[in-house]
Amino acid sequence: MSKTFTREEVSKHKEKGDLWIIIDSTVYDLSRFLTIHPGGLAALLDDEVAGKDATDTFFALHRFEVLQNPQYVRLKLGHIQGEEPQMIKPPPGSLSEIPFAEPTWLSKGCHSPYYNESHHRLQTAIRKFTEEVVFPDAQAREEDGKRVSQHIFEARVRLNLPAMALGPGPHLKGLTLMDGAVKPEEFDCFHELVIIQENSRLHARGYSDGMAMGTYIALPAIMKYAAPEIRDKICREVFAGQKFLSLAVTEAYAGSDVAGIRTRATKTEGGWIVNGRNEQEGGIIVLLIERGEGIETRLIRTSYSTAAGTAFITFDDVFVPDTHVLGHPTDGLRTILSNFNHERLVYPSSALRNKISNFHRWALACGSIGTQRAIVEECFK
Ligand code: HEM
Repeated sequence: MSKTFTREEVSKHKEKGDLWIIIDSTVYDLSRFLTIHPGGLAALLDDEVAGKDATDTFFALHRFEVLQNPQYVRLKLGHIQGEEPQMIKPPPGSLSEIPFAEPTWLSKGCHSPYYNESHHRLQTAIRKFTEEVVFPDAQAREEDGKRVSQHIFEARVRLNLPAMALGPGPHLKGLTLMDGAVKPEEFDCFHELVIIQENSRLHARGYSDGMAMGTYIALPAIMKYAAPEIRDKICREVFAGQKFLSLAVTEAYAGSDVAGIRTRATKTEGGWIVNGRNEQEGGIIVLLIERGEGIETRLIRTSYSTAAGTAFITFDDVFVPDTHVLGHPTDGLRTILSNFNHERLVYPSSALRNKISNFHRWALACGSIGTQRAIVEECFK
């Protein structure tokens, strides 16, 4: 039971070193918070605020979520006798009631032929998982810039989220997806859309990239071009959370101009020697390089959170066997560009494949729409 106070008692604490206020029937002690309040000290010492009920003033300037933040929950002293909070946090997994926050297929009275019961089940399960399990870690890591916590990787593996992130295809066969919310054989591109868009609700762009982006952009080339035994081994390890991938196509000289990279692979007996310093000559080769001798990585501080894990990789005389060449050794640009188009695996029918490959950068489009909805929702709040 939290402590109870009368409004009269609260009104006695209205000075700089002894400051209480009431928000939504809850009493907060702001005596020590005063000097670090982002909105300044004067706002809190105002005659209409100090020792008073500041509910309306507070909600005119802050979102409800501010009070849910653990660092501010600690400011709670108790509540006003005989009163109940009016602002209730919706249970995890709920749909938002903010206008335009949800897509039309989740809005009451709307029907879309693209979504069936399994999409609804998956959406509910992912939202609940995102809000309850991932969101707190996402906010903390986005703030401290550290790597996604191990328990999140493990939880994602248990639900087979890394495999689902790669979209529909034979790699899902035999897996239990999101505790059975969707069957592997019914998983389609709209299930993938659901996963991507729910992710936008984390409000943690760097963290989201750190959670899965390396796999998402690097694994398709392996799934499409690697020899079956290598492909199956890597997929198994990645889907089990034992291996992480990154796509190394950006250089200091080339930016994101893939055709301009200078890292060089020189043919040798049974494979290739990779060095990251020489001038580029000839065509582009795409190589699957396992971490080992001659490879060093270090974190890059980008303009977003280092939780993304963006890293600088150096290659010094790294031997890569011929078995690890993805696609044709001189036609790597095609390999890597097909990857970018998210044109991966064998879709069940050629008609569907053609339809899908029109969705260039499917994931980016889905993510961008999800993020725009999240922005509209935040602005409304
Ligand atoms: C428990 C009490 C309070 C907490 C934890 C708190 C926390 C915060 C935080 C975290 C911000 C940064 C913006 C945001 O994240 O929304 C902020 C901004 C602000 N707060 Fe508070 N605040 C409290 C009470 C109040 C009260 C009673 C007032 C009364 C006027 C106030 C006035 C402001 C103002 C003017 C801003 C700046 C708004 C802006 O930049 O748009 N705060 N507060």
